[in-house]
Amino acid sequence: MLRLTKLGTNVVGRRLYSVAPVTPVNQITIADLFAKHVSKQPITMITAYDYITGTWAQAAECDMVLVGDSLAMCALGYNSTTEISLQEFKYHVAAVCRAPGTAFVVADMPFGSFESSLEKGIETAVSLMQVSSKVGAVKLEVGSSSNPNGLRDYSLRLAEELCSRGIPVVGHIGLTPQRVHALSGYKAQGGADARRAEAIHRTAQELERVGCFSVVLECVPHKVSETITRNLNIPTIGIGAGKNTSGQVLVQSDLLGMLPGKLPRLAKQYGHLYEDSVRCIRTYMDEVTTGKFPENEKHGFRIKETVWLEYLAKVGKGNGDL
Ligand SMILES: Nc1nc(=O)c2c([nH]1)NC[C@@H]1CN(c3ccc(C(=O)N[C@@H](CCC(=O)O)C(=O)O)cc3)CN21
Ligand SMILES: CC(C)C(=O)C(=O)O
Ligand SMILES: [Mg+2]
Repeated sequence: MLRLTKLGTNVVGRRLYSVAPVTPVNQITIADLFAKHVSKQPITMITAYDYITGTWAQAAECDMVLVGDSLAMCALGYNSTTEISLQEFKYHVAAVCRAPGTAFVVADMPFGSFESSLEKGIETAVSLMQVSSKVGAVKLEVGSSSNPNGLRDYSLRLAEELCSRGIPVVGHIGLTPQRVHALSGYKAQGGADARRAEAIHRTAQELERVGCFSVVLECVPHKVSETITRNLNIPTIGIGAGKNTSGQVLVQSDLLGMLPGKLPRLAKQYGHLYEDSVRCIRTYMDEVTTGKFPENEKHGFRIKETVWLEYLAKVGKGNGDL
């Protein structure tokens, strides 16, 4: 963001300005999000995958925009979020960040971009923050061991390392889609086993302890997410976690009905962009076929009469029927 400062006028009366970069002061900050949380106003978050969906989310004035790795499935047609590369993902982060607006932007840490070492994870997080000054935080899927004596989850350690380096982190627990195989499918978590529910709860507390400023709870029973929310100071953002979290997040393509097919139970469809789009494209095709579109006067361009005559004299009118 640039600010023009008026410096005066030069000898020929032209106004002079200095162009100074300023911090994007009107972006929503972590402090703003906390203020909402403390005053019990629900925080709104939605995913965005490109410049168009970013512009829509920003125009709606969502508090937070998540460049979610669900874009692998919802914008790129992959079968799983594990298939997208960091390079592909960053291209989308950059596009979303070009959309104007004040939302707090969070970028997912994609599968394969952080697991091999803490160093690699730190490098990935730094590189995501460097895609744009608009990226305010990264989000990291974190596992919950149901064995209280088990190894501390690697992602929890990485979350701690990132926070200690001043990189804001949103933890993501419950159904963590990057671990779909470890979890034996896209299933709700913690509803069938008290140890598992406790493990998710403890992981949320650990994430707060290591410095995460928020936690996403995906597909956990609403009674568990409510209890977790009451036991934390940081805001929880739910998806399939009931109404008593500090905020909600939804996949934009689900919300708007951009694709055909059944939505996961956790989603609500507010629009029918898929049907609307196909209908619009069909109407366009019909109009081209019937000659209704384009209209020469409305969508075309004129040629000056003298130029037209001169041009005709050069090429002749032609006798083809097209
Ligand atoms: N379109 C879409 N929306 C999402 O929210 C989403 C994605 N894709 N892809 C990445 C992850 C995967 N997510 C998913 C995927 C499937 C279910 C699902 O099928 N759930 C079952 C309930 C499972 C159970 O019985 O515990 C369902 O009936 O919807 C849930 C979340 C959430 N994310
Ligand atoms: C569903 C949200 C939480 C997410 O991680 C994503 O969209 O990738
Ligand atoms: Mg994700």
